[in-house]
This record gives sequence, structure tokens and C-alpha cells, in this order.
Amino acid sequence: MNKLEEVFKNKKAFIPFVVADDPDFDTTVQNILTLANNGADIIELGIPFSDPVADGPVIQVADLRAFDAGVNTNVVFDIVAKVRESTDVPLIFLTYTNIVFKYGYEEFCKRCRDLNISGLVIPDLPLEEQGDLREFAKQYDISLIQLIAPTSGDRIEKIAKEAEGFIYMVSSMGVTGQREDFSKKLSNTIEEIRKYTDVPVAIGFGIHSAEQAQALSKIADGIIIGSAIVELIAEGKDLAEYSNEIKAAI
Ligand SMILES: O=P(O)(O)OC[C@@H](O)[C@@H](O)c1c[nH]c2ccccc12
Repeated sequence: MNKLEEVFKNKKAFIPFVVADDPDFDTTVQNILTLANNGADIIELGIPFSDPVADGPVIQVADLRAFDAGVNTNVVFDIVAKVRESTDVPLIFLTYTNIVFKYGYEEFCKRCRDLNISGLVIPDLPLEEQGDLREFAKQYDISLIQLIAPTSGDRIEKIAKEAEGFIYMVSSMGVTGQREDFSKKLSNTIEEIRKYTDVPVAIGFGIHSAEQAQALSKIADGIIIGSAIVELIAEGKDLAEYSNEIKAAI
């Protein structure tokens, strides 16, 4: 079984997101270790991009802080190398096509393999355009995480059948950031996905409270939280308490 899929065996996965190099190198390393030691099952690390079209204000500002700190893709790999001195927590990257393309698809996948990065989420690279990258992802054993949105409609079957690692169910339209309510139709979409694949489904976009995490964990295999964590980081707060609270709720 794929190593990311294994994480979901017999448990609901908590998947926190942080932006690499926000606000600096050492804090990012420390934050990842804190999350890993306090309930995170997979950590999603964002490689900042200048045009993060799927991101709301909280993550956009975090990207700017990282740019101020001098982030680039090699710095992010250095952060991961440092993290790997202390933990094997499953890690995935969230970034945009241009970052990976510029680095070189093969070189990027090779470095991911060497640092035990298990998967990539690339919101601006739809399934139909993943061909070239897919070849190298396969060669270096990296899962391309597919996103399914409320508008995926007819494409759900095709996406689900190609999925590996887990499926990222985008809870709602728009950009990342906290929301108060979630559509009742989400569970129908997840049921439809399950007709076509056994790959786990994790929900992200908008989740911040333990109550929301608990409710959504009943219809999915994992919960992804980004902006709420990035906000705690912006306020200089410790992540341990929040992370444990979410993990206990799901
Ligand atoms: O921030 P939120 O609303 O908790 O959403 C998760 C999210 O941050 C993370 O998975 C993410 C960050 N940037 C993205 C871009 C597209 C899809 C997902 C993401």
C-alpha cells in the first residue's frame, strides 16, 4: 500500500499546513517538530509562490513574510533536511506548477524522494496536465494528490480513479481561509468519490474549530487545517495546544 494511504489506516488523519520559512527558517523547523509531536499525522508544507491564486489573505501574507526571510525552493529543501534530523513524520508539499517546473520536474521529484517527501499538492495543475510530472513522480515514488472541488461534477470519476495517497476534498469554493458553515452536499460528493476509489479522502478549506473538525471527520478520513495555524504562527503562539485539541476531536 502507498505510504500516505497507510497513514489513514484505523484512524482519522490530522493534516496541518504551514508555510515554509514563515517567519524564518528556525521557527518553521520548530513548528513542524511541534506539530509532529502533538498529533499531526501528515504535515503539509507550503512552498511560497508569488501568485498564489488559491490562497486567501492569511496565507498570502505568510508567503510575503517568507519572501522577506529570503525563501526559495532550495531553502525549503534545507528546512526539510533539518526536520529530517529529528522526525520521519510524513510530509507533503503544497505549491504551484511554476515552482516545480522552474526547478525541473525530475530534479524536484528526486530531491523529494531523497528527503522522504511523500506527496505533492499542486492546485493549479489539473489532472489533464499532469502527464510530464506524473512520469517523474512515479519514478521517484511521490504521490500526486488530486483535488476535488464542489464544482468537479463529471470529472469526479476520472479524478478519483487516478488518485493516490489521498484525495483533497476542497470543502467550498473560493480561496483558503476560515469559514463558519459547510455545505450539506459535501457528504454526497464524498460518497460519490468512494464509489470509484478506496483512496482516503481528507477535507480542507475553512476548518478552524475543534467542533468543525469533529463534524467533518465523521464524513471523511482526514482533516486539513491551514489558515488557522498560520494565524497562530503570525501571532507568535505555540502550536502544541491547538494541535492536540484538533487531534483529540477527530
Ligand atoms: O487555509 P485553510 O482554509 O485551512 O485551507 C487549507 C489550506 O490552507 C492548505 O491545504 C492550502 C494552502 N494553500 C492552498 C492552496 C490550494 C489548496 C489548498 C491549500
